[in-house]
Parts: sequence; structure tokens; C-alpha cells
Amino acid sequence: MSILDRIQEPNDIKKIDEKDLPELAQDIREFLIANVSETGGHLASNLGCVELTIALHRAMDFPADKLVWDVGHQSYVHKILTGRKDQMTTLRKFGGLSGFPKTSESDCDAFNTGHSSTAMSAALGMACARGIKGTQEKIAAVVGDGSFTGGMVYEALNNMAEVKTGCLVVLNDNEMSIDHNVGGMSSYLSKLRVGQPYNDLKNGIEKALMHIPVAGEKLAKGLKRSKDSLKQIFVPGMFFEEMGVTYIGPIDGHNIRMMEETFRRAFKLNKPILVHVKTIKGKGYKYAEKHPCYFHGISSFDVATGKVKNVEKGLSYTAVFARKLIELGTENNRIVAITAAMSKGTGVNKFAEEFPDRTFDVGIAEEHAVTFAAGLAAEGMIPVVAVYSSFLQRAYDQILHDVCMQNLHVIFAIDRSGLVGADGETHQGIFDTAFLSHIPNLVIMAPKNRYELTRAMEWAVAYDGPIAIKYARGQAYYGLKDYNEPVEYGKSEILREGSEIALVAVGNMVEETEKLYNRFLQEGRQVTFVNARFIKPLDKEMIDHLAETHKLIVTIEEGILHGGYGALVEEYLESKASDVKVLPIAIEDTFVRHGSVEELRKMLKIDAESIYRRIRDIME
Ligand SMILES: Cc1ncc(C[n+]2csc(CCOP(=O)(O)OP(=O)(O)O)c2C)c(N)n1
Ligand SMILES: CC(=O)[C@@H](O)[C@H](O)COP(=O)(O)O
Ligand SMILES: [Mg+2]
Repeated sequence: MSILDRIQEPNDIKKIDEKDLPELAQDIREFLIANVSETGGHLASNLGCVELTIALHRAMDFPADKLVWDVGHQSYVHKILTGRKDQMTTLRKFGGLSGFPKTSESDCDAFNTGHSSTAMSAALGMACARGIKGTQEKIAAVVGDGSFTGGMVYEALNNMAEVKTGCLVVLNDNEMSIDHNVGGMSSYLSKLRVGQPYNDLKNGIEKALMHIPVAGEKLAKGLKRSKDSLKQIFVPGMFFEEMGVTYIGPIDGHNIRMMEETFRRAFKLNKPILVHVKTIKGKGYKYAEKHPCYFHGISSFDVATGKVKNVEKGLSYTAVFARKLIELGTENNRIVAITAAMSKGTGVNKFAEEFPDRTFDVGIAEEHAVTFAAGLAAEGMIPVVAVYSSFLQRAYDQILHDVCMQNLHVIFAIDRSGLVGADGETHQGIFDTAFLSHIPNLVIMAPKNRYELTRAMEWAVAYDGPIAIKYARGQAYYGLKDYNEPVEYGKSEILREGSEIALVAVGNMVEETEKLYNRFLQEGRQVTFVNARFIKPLDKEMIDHLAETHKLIVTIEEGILHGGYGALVEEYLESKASDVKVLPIAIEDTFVRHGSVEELRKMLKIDAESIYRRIRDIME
């Protein structure tokens, strides 16, 4: 029986002899590598926090104590230690374990996360609730150095210093975000990493002086009085201390005993404490240590070579975007690219290789990214903010207040729009149309295939005002190549003209709708097939035309129903008192869990087959 086999339930870790913990860490690493090589997932971050998680589990009790994982992509070891090891084979699969903490999955998961920099706020809220309820549980948040570039962290720190309640923050510093970490805080943390652990140093000096008779005692007292100046010299974590949060560290994040002791002491002090631990992202698997970015989020891979098993053929929308951006940037030196810590994910890394001076990675700071873009645009630049749909949710007010209200020429390249699959509910890009379509001045485009994405980008650069172009995760659609009606402001593209039923599809759902169209065609139905292309402004002329000539208009999108394209069409037709039937195919009022995009579409009844049945039911 391996040491890991002895962990079946929460808190079993406390039964393991301290001397066996390194072996347990090794078992867990081997398990993670074998498991994630099959399921895919966030390997490098989890390999890096094995000892950290063990130490926290030794110092805390579950489910009584509350541990909040920032982002939550590094919570696999926590899952393993809380009775979910045997389900890890289902990780990120439809109906299986989530890749992020889920309160619905285990009472040992205190809070759901997925987006960065939220953990400290949540933990502080829990700590304040504990104060009101008069309970005693320990509360901790684990936050990565990358997530320390997000603004909410500082809002939480500010508040933490004010309320002064016991709350442990573990800063897990591996010097990596997904890509290399960036910015002033990152440099500050790097300096801290090489400093001596402050608390030990201070105690050491005081103890040493106490051993010198008479004069030593005086010196030690003087030293205590001049604590602040001593800190200035020795305390690397002065920033946190000045904020009113006790800083401990940096300590070795792979030394279980040292961390366990530190956490136990920290919990006893019952005040806001930040423990800075140094870890190695990808630790224990040579390929992940060498290429932590590649192994941050990886699909199934071969353990012996570190190579991904199924390499997708054809370009992704991200790659198409990246190539075109370079082309546009070559022609026009006013174009600048901005990413909020998703350089590789959005393809901005390619632009950065060509135009480093016109590329900005602002850290995990979507709000700042948007207002920063507004500033650039105000001075005549053409900023392209390349951002995942779900992360853009953060920047709603900045889009509205800083960009659109001033009608600034900012281009939002919204990647991962639609269902993203295995990352699940926190990452599905299904709300963008709903949260953007009511903002005045903003134009929203959803190209149908890879060719149209490049034309939309050309058009967006020439346009003068805020504009969003949204496209899906994964493989770009290569079909309908010969349908390339020139882009015209607010005009949809009629692909095939029929009568009876009109199918109006948005963005990536044009591909799914083509299957539907072909099926109706085979049945001899007269069907019109439209690529919406512009979500906003709505092509009212086209809708009027369809309403006059068809019995049923079916809108098809991979987004939330309320506030979506279909809702806009319905609302418009209602305002005209049109009696044409409208069937809006979209995602009903729900958060969509993880699974493959195909499985999720079926579940949500937005796949071609389900749509076909829904139309047939109406028409019969
Ligand atoms: C608001 C938001 N923007 C972007 C992301 C994508 N993202 C996930 S993990 C990550 C890097 C986090 O770095 P760090 O906190 O240091 O964790 P590590 O992976 O290094 O352990 C980023 C940018 C996100 N989850 N949330
Ligand atoms: C945890 C997180 O937010 C990212 O790592 C995300 O999983 C990346 O997703 P993609 O695989 O779509 O780039
Ligand atoms: Mg990190």
C-alpha cells in the first residue's frame, strides 16, 4: 500500500507520520502526472503546490476550516486530500469532477473560484462572518504571484488592514503567471524571494544581542524601539507590514515542516498575516519545470516525451487573429496590442515578437487594460484589447464609462466567446452579447469563419469608434469560404435565400446551422440561411425582409438567451407588432458546467439535431 492509498478521507493526512510526508508528496506528484496526462488540466500549478497543500491540510481541519483557492486551477491536490482521489479520472469531463473548487462537489471546498484575485476578499468576508457568528474556524486564502497583479487583491488588503481580523493569506510565489509574471509587484516579489526570511532574521539579531551582557540588553531594547528603521533595512515585506498585514517569509514552499509550523503559528496570532512561500511551478516533472507555460493548462499528453497527444489540425481563431494583427500592425503603426496576462492564450505573444514596443501585458488586470486602452485611443492610437470573453466581464464599467461613453476607437478582440468546454461555468464565454449589446456606441461583430475574422479586423481598424469582434475557442471554421459579401456597417449576410423558415446564425453557430440548413434542404424545405455578422447594430432591414417573407425566424447563438441576439430580434419585431413567429435558440437562464462543447450543446439543446427537432415541432 502506498502512502497515498492511506489518504481516503479529509484529515487522513494527519495520521501520516511526518517522516513519510516527502514520500506522500512524491506519490501525489506521480499520481497527478499520470492522471492529467489522460484527462488534461492545469498540471504545472498543481505540481508546484503539493507540499504547500499538504502543510495547509496538516494545519487545518476540513470541512470546519475554510480554505479559499485563488483561481482554483491549483486545487487538485486539495481534491485528492479530501476524498476525491478516485474520481480524478473524471476531471474536467462531462459529469465528472470540476477542474476548479466547487462547493457542490465537496463540503471541503469553501468557495467557488475560476477568475483570479478573488480569494482574499472571499476569505476576509468569511473571517468577518466568523466574528459576527462567534465561531472559531481557521480561514486561509492561497493566492499566486500572478494573481497578485489583479486589483482586487489590493482592495482586499486595504480592507484586511482595516478590519484586522484573523485571516491567513498564503502568497504562492512561483515567479510565473501563465506566462512570465509582469509588472512592478512581480519585480518586488522577486526581490523578496532573494531576501533573508525577515522574522527569523529579526529574532536572531535580538537574541544575539541579548547574550551580550548589559550593553547587549540596551542594544536589544534600542533595536526594538527602532523596529521601523530595522524593518527598513531588513524587512523585505515592508509594503505589506505598512499596510497593516504581518508579513512572514519568504519561506521554502517545498519544506512541509517549516510551512506547517508557520501556518499553525499564524493561525494562533489571530490577525491578518501574509506568508510568502517560494515554489517551483511544474516541480517534479522535468518538462513542466522547463516549460511551465506550456504545462499550465495542457490537454492529454505522453508522459515520456511531454508531447500533447492530439495536435489539432488547422488554425485556431486565435492563430488567425494573431497573424492578421501582425499584418495590420505592419501597415499601421498606431495599432497597439494589449493583453491582461493572456499573451499566449490570445495570440498577442506573436504580435509582441514583431512589435515589442507596441505590446502591453498589463497583468491580470482586465479593468485596467480597458481604461489603459481608452487612454491610448484618446491620444490617437488604435488599441486592440485581446481578451477572453469571460474575463472581460470584469471590465464592464470600463467599457461603458471609459471607452463607449467617449466613443473611443478601441477594438475588443473577444476570444473564447461561446462555450469553452472543460474549464466549465466560470470560463464559458456566453454572456458577452448580453452584457455588451445594450451599451450605446459599441458595435459588435461575430464573424462566421476564419476569412471573415480577418475582414472584420480590417474593417474594425478602418472604423472609428468602439468595436468588439467575438470568436470562439479552438479550430477556426474554414467552410463557406466563397461567401464573402463585403463588410458593411450593421449589415448581415444572406447566404442562401429561401422562404418559409429563416435561420439566422451568429458567429461560430453558422457552422452548426449549416448542418441544419443542409438537412432541411434535403427534405425539400425552402429555407433562408443568414450570417448575422453584426449583432449590434441590428440589421433591421434584413429582419423586416425576413418577417415579411417567412413563417418562422430562428435565431441561433451560443450565448445566454436574455439580452442575446435572439432577444434583440424578438424585441425589435414586437415593437413593430409583427406576427412572424420567432424561435430564439440560445442558452436558457443557467450557468453551464464543464464537458466537451459537443456534449454541452446537446445538453443545452443548441446542437443541430436538437434545433432541428424544435423547428419541426413548431412547423408541424
Ligand atoms: C480574471 C482572470 N483573468 C485571467 C485568468 C486566466 N488565468 C488563470 S491562471 C492565471 C495565472 C495565475 O498565476 P498565479 O496566480 O501565479 O498561479 P500559478 O498558475 O502560477 O500557480 C491566469 C492569468 C483568470 N483565471 N482570471
Ligand atoms: C485557469 C485559467 O483561467 C486558464 O488557465 C484557462 O484555463 C485557460 O484556458 P484556455 O485553455 O482556453 O487558454
Ligand atoms: Mg504564479
